[in-house]
Amino acid sequence: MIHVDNLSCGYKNKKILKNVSFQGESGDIICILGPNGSGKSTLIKTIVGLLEPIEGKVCIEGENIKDWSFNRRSKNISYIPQTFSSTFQYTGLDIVLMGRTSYLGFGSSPTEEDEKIALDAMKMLNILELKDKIYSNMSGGERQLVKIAQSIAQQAKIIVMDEPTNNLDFANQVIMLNYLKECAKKGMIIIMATHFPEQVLSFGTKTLLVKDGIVKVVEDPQKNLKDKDLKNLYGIDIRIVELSIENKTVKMCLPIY
Ligand SMILES: Nc1ncnc2c1ncn2[C@@H]1O[C@H](COP(=O)(O)OP(=O)(O)OP(=O)(O)O)[C@@H](O)[C@H]1O
Repeated sequence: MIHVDNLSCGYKNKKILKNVSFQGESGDIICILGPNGSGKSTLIKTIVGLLEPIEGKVCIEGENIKDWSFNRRSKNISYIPQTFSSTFQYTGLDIVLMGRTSYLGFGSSPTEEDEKIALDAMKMLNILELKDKIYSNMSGGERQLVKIAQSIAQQAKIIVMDEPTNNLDFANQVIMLNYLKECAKKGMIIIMATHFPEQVLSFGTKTLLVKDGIVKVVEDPQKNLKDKDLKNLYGIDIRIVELSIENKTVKMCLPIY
């Protein structure tokens, strides 16, 4: 379980968000929604430990992770940032293998087993052809898929992603979201920032609405996320509509122009 308790976060004592509290349990997909610049990435970076909380704490299984070593954090949380670049000539496989770093002894190289885990992760996302391609020469979407494979190889219990479908084509968005759903079914916790409220309505078990320094938690968004919440968040008229397709009900968000 992850427990974010009364967290305030920001930069050099410039608070961006205050009093953020929520919990994530095994199987949760927690989606963070909010306008540009509202503080989603700041919250994510604080949760994964890249920024120190100004106040409050992040606990995993009841322990404040502030003092955890890099290895311990990596075995528990995998983080996929919005952008990641590398000036080194790493191949796709090298990048995925970096997900295994926390399992390696000091100074030791990845084992055959690590390589198998990395290749399996690439196979799962159908990107084996990227294994020898130089990461810095890849397209934005290819890089994103390689980073997701890295996070699969990391085998952490909590995956934190900053706008994971950025750069992905339509099919890869669906593949990735279905993959996240499978991870949650297996008991992992997913925390992801997104600009697509429909993802929240299809996958989210909980959503965090970030605006004006405040985070509002909406449990069970399929039921409880309403037009007025989206209007308050984005400042435009948005309708949540239901469509029946092949005996399934799908919710979509339509902006009213
Ligand atoms: N390193 C930094 N130092 C100071 N302020 C920062 C820093 N990084 C971000 N900010 C500010 O913090 C605020 C929140 O930024 P953040 O990147 O968290 O927003 P976001 O919701 O993720 O935005 P987007 O949807 O555009 O990615 C913004 O006002 C931004 O300018």
